[in-house]
Amino acid sequence: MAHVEHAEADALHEPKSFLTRYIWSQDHKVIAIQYSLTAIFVGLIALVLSGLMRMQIGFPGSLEFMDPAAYYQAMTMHGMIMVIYLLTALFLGGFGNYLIPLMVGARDMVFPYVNMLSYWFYLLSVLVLLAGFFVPGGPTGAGWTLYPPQAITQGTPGTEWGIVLMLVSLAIFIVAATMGGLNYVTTVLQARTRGMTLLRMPLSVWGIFMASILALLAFPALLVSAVMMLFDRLLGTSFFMPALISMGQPLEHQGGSPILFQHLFWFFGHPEVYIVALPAFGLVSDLISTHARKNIFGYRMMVWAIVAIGVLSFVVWAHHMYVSGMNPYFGFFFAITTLIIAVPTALKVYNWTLTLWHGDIHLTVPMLFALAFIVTFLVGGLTGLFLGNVIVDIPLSDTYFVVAHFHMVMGVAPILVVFGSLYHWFPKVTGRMLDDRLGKLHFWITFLGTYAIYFPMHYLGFLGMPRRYYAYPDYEFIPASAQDLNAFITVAALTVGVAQLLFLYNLAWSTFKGRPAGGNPWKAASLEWQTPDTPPVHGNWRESLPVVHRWPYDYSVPGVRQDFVPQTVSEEELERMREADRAATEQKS
Ligand code: HEM
Ligand code: HEM
Ligand SMILES: [Cu+2]
Repeated sequence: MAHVEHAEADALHEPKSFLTRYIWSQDHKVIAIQYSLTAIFVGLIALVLSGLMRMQIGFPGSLEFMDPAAYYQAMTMHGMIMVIYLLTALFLGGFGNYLIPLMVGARDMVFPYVNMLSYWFYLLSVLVLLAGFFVPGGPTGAGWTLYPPQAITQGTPGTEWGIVLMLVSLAIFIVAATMGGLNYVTTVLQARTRGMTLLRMPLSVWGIFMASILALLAFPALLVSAVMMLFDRLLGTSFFMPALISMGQPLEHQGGSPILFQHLFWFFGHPEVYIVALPAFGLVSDLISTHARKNIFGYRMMVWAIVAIGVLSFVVWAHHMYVSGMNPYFGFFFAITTLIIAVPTALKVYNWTLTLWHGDIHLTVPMLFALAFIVTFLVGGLTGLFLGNVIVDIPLSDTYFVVAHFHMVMGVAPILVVFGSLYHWFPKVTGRMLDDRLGKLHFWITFLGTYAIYFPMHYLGFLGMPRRYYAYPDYEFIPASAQDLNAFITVAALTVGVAQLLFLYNLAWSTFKGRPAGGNPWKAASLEWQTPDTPPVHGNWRESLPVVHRWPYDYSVPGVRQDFVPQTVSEEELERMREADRAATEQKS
């Protein structure tokens, strides 16, 4: 730990010019902002793509350029960007980078240079991905699951360059995520300040820590499948390609296994959804505790639930393959593991609720988003339970019920946490508050709007409306009224999309004009709010590192007037605070 103990060591990567301060920066806080802004930027592209798709579904034929190929390309890019380039990058590269060193009391990440490289690889992966829009044939339209053989067989949009760029971009992203992940894990294990035991870390750190471990273990499966598919596409190997006749001609491939790809993809893909969910769980726990002025209920249980979910997430992947024709005993096994993982997940929901119980709930903007998350996650988790049962899943698979499930649980719920967390930590990053009235407006439109979008989708799924269809003409079993519902959903989606401009405006305006926040506007107990400077300077803690005496959830402690006790307060100081408060009350009476 010696290397982070002293401020002098930190001077090694001290910025010396504008370029090293803001561009080639090795400061975790600057890298976090770079990651976040890039992720929000690509996220906006994905949002626009979803609006275009919804126009086609709600008002078929209204957009001239939206032919079936364009629809599939929009869908693929939308799904992939949202899951990987927005949410994964934002939670780990954005929040992970900003919060881990501040929350554990370190001066920076353990490997600042690698941390910087991580961002630049991420940016490169984004540029390679977006290049797909400008090459002949356009981006790939294989669906975000990229299943072969169709992903690289003629007839699918983007088989010329799009798929190659997608696979290369993913490989680069994985390099970036690995450099980041190694940093986050090592920093948590090695750079905690004195007194910061593992079980005194905020749940935010626990969630991001576990998600980083999942990323390090799951991404390799995607990396090898991307490389193998690249070989199939460029070198004519047959890892995933069976013998096929395409357009009347036998292809050169033979003997490969498309199902092998599905296993590899979902061995990555299911943990991936928890790479997004675990940081969200962690961050939201801290929001709830702080804004309800109560200690988190069952802290140890919450930590163990995070660990258990992380471990179990590696043995449920084939619930995405119930309809792939696998051995029924496999389906049985994976249904059981899938339902088991619901236990620690439900436990977390109970504990959030019990944290709120008898709390002093402040309905601030971060709290509104946090409460909305609990409800939304519950709804999405419940539909997951349906899908986890093989017999229930088979008729629902590949319908809008699944689209509704995963948007609720992986689209809306984590995005609500992202917003809540941005409103919560923005004052630490900039020293200013985001505007409250705009924030509330943004919250209500986003929250109610997403329910208007996704609730009806479950019903469309029951009607049998298939996912990944560009249009639904002449399907007798889908009643004509489904079209009205689809038009309604589209209007709601566009409203929610436009409402995000409120947030962007708020971000830009408040960065320069927002109300000054002071060091600790929410009166929070965790370490990042106890920095000597706001925003924290390079190295975070001036001469000496903080010393930690307690967990981060000491709110409404009996006997002290101030309703929070920072982690840096020792037992003796707490006793002195109690004495002083007692003396003050006696004097008054
Ligand atoms: C109790 C918890 C959950 C259960 C039992 C569950 C179960 C399932 C099942 C069985 C499917 C496959 C449906 C099909 O394709 O036929 C599925 C799809 C999906 N789930 Fe969940 N899920 C749960 C929670 C989550 C969470 C927390 C997330 C993300 C944060 C998530 C994200 C997804 C995604 C992204 C898909 C669809 C992937 C695709 O085919 O494009 N699920 N879920
Ligand atoms: C207002 C917000 C959003 C709207 C209107 C929207 C809309 C859509 C639409 C229309 C589809 C295509 C459905 C189909 O044809 O099967 C889709 C697919 C998808 N969306 Fe979203 N979406 C939104 C936000 C998100 C977010 C935040 C995520 C983050 C995880 C996400 C992840 C996905 C995924 C993974 C797919 C599947 C792509 C595929 O099937 O290959 N979406 N979305
Ligand atoms: Cu899954």
